[in-house]
Amino acid sequence: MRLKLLWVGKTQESWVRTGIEEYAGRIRRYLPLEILEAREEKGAQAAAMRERECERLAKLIPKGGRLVLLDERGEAMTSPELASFLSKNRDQGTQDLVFAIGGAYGFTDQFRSQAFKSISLSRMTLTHQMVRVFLLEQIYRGFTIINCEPYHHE
Ligand SMILES: C[S@@+](CC[C@H](N)C(=O)[O-])C[C@H]1O[C@@H](n2cnc3c(N)ncnc32)[C@H](O)[C@@H]1O
Repeated sequence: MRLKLLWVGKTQESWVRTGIEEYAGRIRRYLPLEILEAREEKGAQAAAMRERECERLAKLIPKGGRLVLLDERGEAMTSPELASFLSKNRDQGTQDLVFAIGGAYGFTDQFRSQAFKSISLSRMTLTHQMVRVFLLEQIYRGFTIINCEPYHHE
């Protein structure tokens, strides 16, 4: 299985980039991980920005990729539940597990309808930049749980 993380726009803050590099490096000990950035839309109405950004995200999904959205209205999961989702996908032979984080205005309904699953990290709205680090840390935590490594404590 390969992991792909899709998001909108460059990572602005250096301290967020440091977190991304740290956890992406840790995840790559377990499986290939690719991070793909869709161009951020600027200067349009919110609905048009959302629409264009989602079109760009959709183009980055590999054929047959299983799309998982990060969405505050998604399913709340524990870290062991995320670990189990990752291991099930690996064992079922999912080739590309694709996590997508929306831009500042989120996802269109059309893009949402393509998703296999939507995951919420919290009921609060988080910045689309910081979600990158939180998601990567949870995926890393998931692999330490799968491999019974001493990182996650119940
Ligand atoms: C600023 S939020 C977008 C808010 C937008 N109003 C909406 O309703 O989706 C930008 C992106 O960050 C991610 N995000 C923000 N908070 C989240 C949360 N609590 N759980 C999961 N993803 C979240 C989602 O991918 C979202 O599309």
